[in-house]
Amino acid sequence: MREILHTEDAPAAVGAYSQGVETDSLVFTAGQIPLTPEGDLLDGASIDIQTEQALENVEAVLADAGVEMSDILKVSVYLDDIDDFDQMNEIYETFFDEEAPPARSAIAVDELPKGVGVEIEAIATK
Ligand SMILES: C=C(N)C(=O)O
Repeated sequence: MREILHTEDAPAAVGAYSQGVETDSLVFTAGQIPLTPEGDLLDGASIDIQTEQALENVEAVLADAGVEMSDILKVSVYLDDIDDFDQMNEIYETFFDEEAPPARSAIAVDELPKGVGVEIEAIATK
């Protein structure tokens, strides 16, 4: 089984990809950027705001598959500037159980789509 996720509670794709895809046992979100469900790009906002919006988008896509942030196995965080790492973490940790957060990679990249500061994707179990 491979089903495409689509929700109005997360922003539409900005390219040729689905917001998320689910299988019988797993949910994959697309990389979520700080774009509101209404289509407002928060590229000029602080990394706190950008991280919060990206994670809210991840949460909304997961909800479309009936799963929650606590079901996430692995997160990948892409930062435009590694100096934003600590600030991103401060917001990031508020979305997860302090004792059992998911596995994660955090990587600085040269550039992100639409000039944003952070992109976040997740894999969750059902
Ligand atoms: C924003 C994305 N996830 C993309 O362009 O693939």
